[in-house]
Amino acid sequence: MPLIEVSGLRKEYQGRPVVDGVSFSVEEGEIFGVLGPNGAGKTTTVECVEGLRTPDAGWVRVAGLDPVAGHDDVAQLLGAQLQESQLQPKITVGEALRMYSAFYRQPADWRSLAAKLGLQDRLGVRFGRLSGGQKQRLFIALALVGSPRAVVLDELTTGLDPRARRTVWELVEDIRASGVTVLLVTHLMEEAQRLCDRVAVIDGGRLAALGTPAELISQKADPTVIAFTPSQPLPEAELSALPGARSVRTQGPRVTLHGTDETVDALLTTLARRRITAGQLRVKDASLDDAFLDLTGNASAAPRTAHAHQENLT
Ligand SMILES: Nc1ncnc2c1ncn2[C@@H]1O[C@H](COP(=O)(O)OP(=O)(O)OP(=O)(O)O)[C@@H](O)[C@H]1O
Repeated sequence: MPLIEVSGLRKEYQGRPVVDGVSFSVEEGEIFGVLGPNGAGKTTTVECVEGLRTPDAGWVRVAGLDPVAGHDDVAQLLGAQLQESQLQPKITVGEALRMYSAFYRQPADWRSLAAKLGLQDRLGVRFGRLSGGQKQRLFIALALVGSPRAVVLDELTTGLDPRARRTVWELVEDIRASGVTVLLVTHLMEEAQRLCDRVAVIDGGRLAALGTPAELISQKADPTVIAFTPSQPLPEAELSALPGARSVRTQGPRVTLHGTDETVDALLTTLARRRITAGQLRVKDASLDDAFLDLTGNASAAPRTAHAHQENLT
């Protein structure tokens, strides 16, 4: 049985549906990503999972429990990341961990949790004096202090510098390795591609895609983009006929070819046979970013296409 199930979820604000028929399930031990543009309905969805909001239609189960009716039991097995405003600036790291551990039936040892998260020498420091990365590590510790089976982490690394972000990513991987299921809300595609086993993409309140990052990339984006400047002109028809080639575009002397690994191999063979050199050859694998841009934007204010995004290769 999945640990978290969301079925036909609908939530309206002032009669306007902001989540509309969203369904997915999260298996025990996964890192499951909820992705989508700003205002897509991600936070509303996970707040329904946490029992903080009541669905207008559809249902949610966490370990078989209704998060609204069974709020106290669900709170014991689902750790949630606090928002910054929920902690007093004057509370120390140690006080916060001790206080929150008292809410749970089977709390973790908060001192060793603090050590695992690199906060052991911050225990006496006030929350308001922590760096952004330290605050996020404290929020992770507070989400884990009740020894939950699953944690909800909502835009955990927004605003962190690249090094702090990587540290937090490693901590999220450690959480999964310890057997805790992670429901991760993010709009950072690099984060989702690195961490998530599966993702749900929400756009305009509806489910736009569900699958592993690799599945979404292969379904939605051209897997490989090849750009080069040939030393002599090449007939477009010959390039279009290369195995796996999906499209060819020539802009002045520059050629951009969308295809697969097979296309790259065949292109190199063709170029060698014709004794043509490929100037400024660039080969890029499609990323979840490309798939995301292809999948979303129908409902958002600023649509962009995967091809428009890939043009920066040329
Ligand atoms: N309490 C509320 N009352 C009215 N509208 C709300 C409320 N909370 C959220 N909304 C609206 O619902 C929509 C979805 O919001 P939500 O926070 O779930 O999106 P999100 O995908 O998490 O966005 P972001 O990435 O910007 O955080 C938005 O248009 C938002 O303005």
